[in-house]
Amino acid sequence: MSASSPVPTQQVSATGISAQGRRNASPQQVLVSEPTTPDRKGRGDRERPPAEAAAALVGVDSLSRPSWAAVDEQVIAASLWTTIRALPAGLAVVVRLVWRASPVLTSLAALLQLASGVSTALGLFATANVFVALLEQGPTPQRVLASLPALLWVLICHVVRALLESATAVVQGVLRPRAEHLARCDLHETVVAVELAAFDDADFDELVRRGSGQGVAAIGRCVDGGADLLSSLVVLVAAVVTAGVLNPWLVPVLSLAVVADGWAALRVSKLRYESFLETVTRDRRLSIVSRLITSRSKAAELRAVTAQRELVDEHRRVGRQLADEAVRVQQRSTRVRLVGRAAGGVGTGIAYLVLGLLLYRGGMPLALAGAAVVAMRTTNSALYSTMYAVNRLYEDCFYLTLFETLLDQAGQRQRPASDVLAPTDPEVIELRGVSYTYPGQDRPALRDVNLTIRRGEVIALVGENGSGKSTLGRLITGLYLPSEGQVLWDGVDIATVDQRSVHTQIAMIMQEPARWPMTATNNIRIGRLDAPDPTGARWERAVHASGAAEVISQLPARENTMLSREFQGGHDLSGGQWQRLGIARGMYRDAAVLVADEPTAALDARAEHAVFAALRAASGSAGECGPGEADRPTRTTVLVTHRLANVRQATRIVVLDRGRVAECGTHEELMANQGIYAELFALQASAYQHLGR
Ligand SMILES: Nc1ncnc2c1ncn2[C@@H]1O[C@H](COP(=O)(O)OP(=O)(O)OP(=O)(O)O)[C@@H](O)[C@H]1O
Repeated sequence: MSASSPVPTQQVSATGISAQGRRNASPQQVLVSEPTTPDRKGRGDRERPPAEAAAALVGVDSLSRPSWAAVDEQVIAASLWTTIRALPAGLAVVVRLVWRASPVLTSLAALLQLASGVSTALGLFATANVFVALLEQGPTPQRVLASLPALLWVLICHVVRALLESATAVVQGVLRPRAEHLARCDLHETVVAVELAAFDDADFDELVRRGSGQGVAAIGRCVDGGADLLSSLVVLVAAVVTAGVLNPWLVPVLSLAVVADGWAALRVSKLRYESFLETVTRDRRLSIVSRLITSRSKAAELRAVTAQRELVDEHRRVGRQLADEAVRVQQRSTRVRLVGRAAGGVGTGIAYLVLGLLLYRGGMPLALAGAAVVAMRTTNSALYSTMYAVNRLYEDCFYLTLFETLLDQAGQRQRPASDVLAPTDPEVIELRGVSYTYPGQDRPALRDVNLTIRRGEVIALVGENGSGKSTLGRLITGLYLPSEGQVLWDGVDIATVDQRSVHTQIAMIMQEPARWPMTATNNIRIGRLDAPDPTGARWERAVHASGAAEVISQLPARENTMLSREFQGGHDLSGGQWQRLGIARGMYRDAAVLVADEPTAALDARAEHAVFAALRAASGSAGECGPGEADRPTRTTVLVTHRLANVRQATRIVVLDRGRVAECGTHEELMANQGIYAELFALQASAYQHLGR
């Protein structure tokens, strides 16, 4: 449908299609853009109104907030005081990190901050003494001379403070990156151990992105914020003590000036975080759309489907909504700050009024007035710095919760550790009543599957698209755990054993193999980094059996060619060439259980034939990629494929239909059965017969 297709107006609300409309709309209606005249020459972009009335092209407009945001909403809903009380807990996370980074430097940083605060306090006392000496009765030269010792102290305190602050900056400069680095390491350690199924959950996926981005960044800021808070608190205590010694009334009055401004600052932080939660899903859509527009992998198809304009409009539309939201938050923040400033100004005025009254009524000698003003100003600025530090920490602690939530959720999504190891080279793999439902889905992708596979067998999984073949392959190899039922290796439920002991024994050849940004040789060796191949014999066998040798021989630097355009001088491969490397990787892994998921979908006929022959041979007898090294079969092979000509020689063929095992048997048995397999086989065979005529 073109961008100018009419939109059923009753179904389109100001922000897109209404919920009712969306339910009733056909896919074409949902995908339609705003009714504008297409500009084939690419002119007039600026004249086109932003596509505000368009429905979502990428994602949907009514994306619900991620589940982890619910926790943050509770934090937002908590009172200001409750949240401030929670600050120490947030700070504790950061203190633990910096302590782990270096206990010595952490202690040193704390000592330096304290010393710097103390030197400021001493400087303040000395300044007060200078004023006392200057405002005493007596001849001016005498007063000036009397003030010199205090003045010298002021100077010394300033110099010491400057030195201490520089030293603190150096120590903090070391601690901050180390703490961030540790946080990232913790995060990677935890996330890498997460169950594969967790990545099928979009909420978790987003949490990983936010936690590792904004969450980790907040840690660095909290290190600085915590240090600032400590030093400003020391100065504040000193200033308050000085002011309190001069006259106890000055302290509560001074607080008036700052409390209002502090409240405003904290309120603004809350507003900003509320807005972050409000826009989190739209922000995600915006970055996805931006990636689609700018990514290399989509560049060709984007141009071929001529959807550039629609995507740019989509970006403009969502971006505009986010910009509007940012303006709204900014305006509200400005109002709140204005109220805070005004109230703060009134508070400061009252403080000076009280000072005036004290002097007027003789509650304080005039000689102390100068010292009182200095103490008041210092208290004031210390209170502001403390408030500012608390405010920064307050806001950063919100983002810190993203990091903590991620660690927490990632921890929960790991398989419980087990001391039991999976049987080595399983003789029999048995699936008993296995069902599997993907996270967030209502309907199971697989239902009540019962299947027994013996070592040495080549089992072919066939069936229509979406019938559950790949899912079954991942269950057999323990990459997914069944929602119901059991997968047993030699009678041991693999859900109960150490998952690494299962995974080390499996190899997956994927339909779309990973394109590792590595050299060609490492693209294959990553298949088994933990088993040395000193002579390179395993590597040689794998590349020849898979047809990767031919690909490598054509590369500019052969096996040392960098296969990623992200690196300078990097090289890219065709889909089929990448697939050959993926097959080589699976063969190089030399595992007891091999699942090949559409391994030859992108291969030419000759390569396909060779690969299937190699896979069958590798399964039939011992040896890494070829027959003849021993008599006992070493491998169980599961082959997912739509090319039925290649499954004729499989030991057994399992036909899946909408998540259930519909048929199971040899080629001859299934042909005689005249069921789904026979129908599919006849269809494919007839296509070739017609061509042959
Ligand atoms: N990550 C996922 N999240 C939710 N549902 C999924 C996911 N992956 C697959 N499915 C659904 O599970 C069902 C089985 O998918 P599966 O990939 O196993 O099918 P398949 O038989 O391998 O398909 P094909 O032949 O197209 O590769 C399908 O209905 C699919 O939509």
